[in-house]
Amino acid sequence: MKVAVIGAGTMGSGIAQAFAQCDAVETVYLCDIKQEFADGGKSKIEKNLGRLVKKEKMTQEAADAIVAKVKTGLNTIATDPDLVVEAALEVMDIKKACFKELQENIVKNPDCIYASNTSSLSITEIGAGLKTPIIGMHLFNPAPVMKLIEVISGANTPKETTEKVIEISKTLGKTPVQVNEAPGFVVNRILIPLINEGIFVYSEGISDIEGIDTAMKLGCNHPMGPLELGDYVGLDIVLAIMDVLYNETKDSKYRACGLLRKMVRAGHLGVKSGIGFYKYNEDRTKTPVDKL
Ligand SMILES: NC(=O)c1ccc[n+]([C@@H]2O[C@H](COP(=O)([O-])OP(=O)(O)OC[C@H]3O[C@@H](n4cnc5c(N)ncnc54)[C@H](O)[C@@H]3O)[C@@H](O)[C@H]2O)c1
Repeated sequence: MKVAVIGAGTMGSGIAQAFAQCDAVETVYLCDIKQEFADGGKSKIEKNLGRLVKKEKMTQEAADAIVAKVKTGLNTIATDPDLVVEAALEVMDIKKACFKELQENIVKNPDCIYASNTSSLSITEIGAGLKTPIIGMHLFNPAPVMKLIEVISGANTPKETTEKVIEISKTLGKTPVQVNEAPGFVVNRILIPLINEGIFVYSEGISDIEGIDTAMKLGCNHPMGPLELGDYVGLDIVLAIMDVLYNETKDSKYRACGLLRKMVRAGHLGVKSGIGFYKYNEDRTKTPVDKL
């Protein structure tokens, strides 16, 4: 099987790694709007695998073979995939344009399956007007590790596409859960408002950053607190999902916290920008920004 991953950012590089690690996959096209971005995604895969080699969880030979399956370039290299997984920005127009371009001008395989890794956007709307309807294939960060794939059918997704994607998800060693299209699907409908509420709690001065994260870790047995998790997901993604939940439902319980919007406008996006609720230090430690 050949797979094209569109977007080589946090998710795209992880998804490319997950597929490249799978024996049934011979080639992964890792694509972005600039060659250097695609190459950056591949370097991340090499680094991740390098860590596994160092810990003796994988041989150098096996890591090299996985990396060799990943071909980088612009979207135009994806001419013959069996599956496209789009992981570009969480912006409807960008996603629609990507699929249109791929279906009309790039992909030559008429049986190719087109999937989006969107966290919250309507699969039906992304696929509207396309020759081939799309499906949601929602992996979680870090994609090589996290077991869940939400498989989301849009109004026009053929049943056989859903069945094939469930099969592919299992081949990948993941657990697919079938979800009906709805804003945020299952996980983000519950998780993202929780992170947003954590930001409200902080902005109202109820506790400090470490206090909120410690409370939720020890009080609820969560492996990460809401603020560190927000940083990890990317605060721009958290905001985009809150806005989708609010715009789709007009329910005020989904309004994004003002502090979240302000941080995104300032470019304080969390781990990926080096600062969010924590500052990420060179030595891989992190310091809460209210303690700087
Ligand atoms: N971050 C998460 O935890 C997470 C989890 C699940 C799903 N998602 C979803 O995955 C998608 C990607 O999120 P991310 O966190 O990896 O974002 P990111 O910003 O890290 O990466 C997005 C990449 O897409 C590239 N891109 C933009 N337009 C493109 C185009 N037209 N063609 C090809 N590449 C293009 C960008 O240059 C960038 O490298 C979003 O839809 C997001 O909602 C994110």
